Amino acid sequence: MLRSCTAGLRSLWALRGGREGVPRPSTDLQPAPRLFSAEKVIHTDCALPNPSWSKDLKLLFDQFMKKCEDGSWERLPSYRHRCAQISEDFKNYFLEQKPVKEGRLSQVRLFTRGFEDGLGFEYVIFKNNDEKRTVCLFQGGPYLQGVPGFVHGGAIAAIIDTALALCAAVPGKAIMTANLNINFKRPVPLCSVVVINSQLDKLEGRKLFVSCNVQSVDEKTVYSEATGLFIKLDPEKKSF
Ligand SMILES: CCCCCCCCCCCCCCCC(=O)SCCNC(=O)CCNC(=O)[C@H](O)C(C)(C)COP(=O)(O)OP(=O)(O)OC[C@H]1O[C@@H](n2cnc3c(N)ncnc32)[C@H](O)[C@@H]1OP(=O)(O)O
Repeated sequence: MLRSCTAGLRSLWALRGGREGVPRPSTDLQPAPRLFSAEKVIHTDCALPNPSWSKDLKLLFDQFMKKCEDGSWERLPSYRHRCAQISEDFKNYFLEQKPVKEGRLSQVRLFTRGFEDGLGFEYVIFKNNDEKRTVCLFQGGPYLQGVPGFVHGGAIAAIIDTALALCAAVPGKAIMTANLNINFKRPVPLCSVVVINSQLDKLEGRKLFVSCNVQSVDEKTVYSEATGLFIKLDPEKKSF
């Protein structure tokens, strides 16, 4: 099963040119319009179905898109390259940090979007603001292998960090992970789909306490449980 999944993804990638900037095949939803910056970076919303998505992932995606219709849930768009507004939010806090050289800016990618379609992290996050929770639908591709046939623990940590961060995120405020605690209870099969349910448990000054579990689609298997502490950066400190 794993071999066929990998082979399928390889041919898919080859068909598509295997390069950044190769257009995604059309989906019933139109991705956000592409914007070309001075560095010729293409901004495409990656949190939309592509041909590497399994039937399970597409089915769950459709179910959550339905939940978005009454406004209780929203799908969070996600981009491979830096997002100007988010960069602005963070820039003010890291005054002493050397900027990435102009020539390399177009190479900068969000870690969890750093692979071509289907090979690494395929995910979409839905947020329910009233209930202060998010659901992340995640399919770990063949480049994320750790123990043969299973997703690397570091990759699981990365997607958990991302899901928790977006659960804790406050619009216009910069936050960072201060603590991440994960119990890995069962290995996650490569190319399978898992559901990460996150919630904001407590807000205490600048500290946001969040937790999540990683479950199988049928909810019968709990793969991991995690807690996270995110800190709103202090505008008074300005640099770290
Ligand atoms: C982030 C997403 C944004 C959304 C955008 C969307 C973009 C698309 C999605 C991308 C999603 C990617 C998500 C990746 C998120 C990362 O991976 S971030 C990278 C990993 N994290 C880091 O590198 C952080 C490194 N640490 C630091 O820079 C600093 O320690 C921090 C976290 C900013 C805190 O520094 P500080 O503001 O000086 O805080 P400080 O005054 O020391 O402490 C404040 C309070 O927190 C407590 N505290 C601080 N650290 C700890 C700790 N480790 N344990 C317990 N308590 C602690 C203190 O005790 C204190 O408590 P009180 O005394 O107020 O009760």
